[in-house]
Amino acid sequence: MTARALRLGTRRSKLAMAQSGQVAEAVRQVTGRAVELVEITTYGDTSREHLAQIGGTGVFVTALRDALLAGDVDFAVHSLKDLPTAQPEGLTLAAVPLREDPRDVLVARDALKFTDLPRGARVGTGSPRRMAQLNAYARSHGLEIETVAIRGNVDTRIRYVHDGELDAVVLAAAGLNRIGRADEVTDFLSIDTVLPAPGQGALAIECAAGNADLVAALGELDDPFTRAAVTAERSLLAALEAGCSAPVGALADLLADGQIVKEMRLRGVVGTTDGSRTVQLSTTGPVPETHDQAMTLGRELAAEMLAQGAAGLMGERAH
Ligand SMILES: NCc1[nH]cc(CCC(=O)O)c1CC(=O)O
Repeated sequence: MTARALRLGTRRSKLAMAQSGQVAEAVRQVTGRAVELVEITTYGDTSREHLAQIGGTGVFVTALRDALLAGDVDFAVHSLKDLPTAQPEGLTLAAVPLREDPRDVLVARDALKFTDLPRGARVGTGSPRRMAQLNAYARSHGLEIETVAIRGNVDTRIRYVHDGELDAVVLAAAGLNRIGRADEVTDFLSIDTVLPAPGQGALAIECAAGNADLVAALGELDDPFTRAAVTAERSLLAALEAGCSAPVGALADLLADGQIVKEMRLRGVVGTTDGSRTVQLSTTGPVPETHDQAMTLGRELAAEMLAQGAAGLMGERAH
């Protein structure tokens, strides 16, 4: 008897469909099973309000998780950066596949680079994290830009630039790559200028914790280094007690000596959205071999950042 198709619950957005389609293909290959996409509409897809106003973290995730818990679908694919740091009872992250490019990028008119933006340039982003870091860089480098709060899917954001309403928008490289619009990028923002959101560029494949066979099968797609890195980043975020719309950037990467991986480095930043104050620190440690070790790396950096006043910089919301 052939096993029935695995049902992959997905949002309808172009980005969600692209990443679900890519994971579906990978799951077909490792399991030999058919995978069927089941579209699920979330409140976040229909609401026109700002994310921050409708409750911050995880609004896009809830409907998918409800479908998983109800047994309507077998697994779901999330952008890891959009996942709340608390793992709900009954569900598990069966795999965190190899991370895409974690950087933020600029999509600007006239192929402009960030540092060549003219005085008064209007730069769109819905993210307090991006605003804080773009404005902090601008202040310290004599750039005069105006960050403008925008919302909408990736296509909508790029259209602001093509329509001439904004000079540039800032987006994640990974999202553009996944929907096949990487050619729109006019500048890759250095990690030293803008730290990405915790988990940016990574996906999470989630299923019922009790379905041991499926957990094991999906686990074939796990990349342990990506998982350790995003675990440390999300631990930092959680220990700062900040949500996904908070102005927190974090990136963990591996420090290698030639081919030999030596250590994991974790960098973190928080700042006020106007960029007037930031706390940015980094730490290095042995490459985590367990979940707890990765969590500890994040918690320790968070403690140092809090000791330097990080908490006082996170009260703001985008508007
Ligand atoms: N907040 C929206 C969102 N969630 C995930 C991505 C794509 C990047 C990723 O998977 O990390 C994006 C778009 C963006 O930030 O430009």
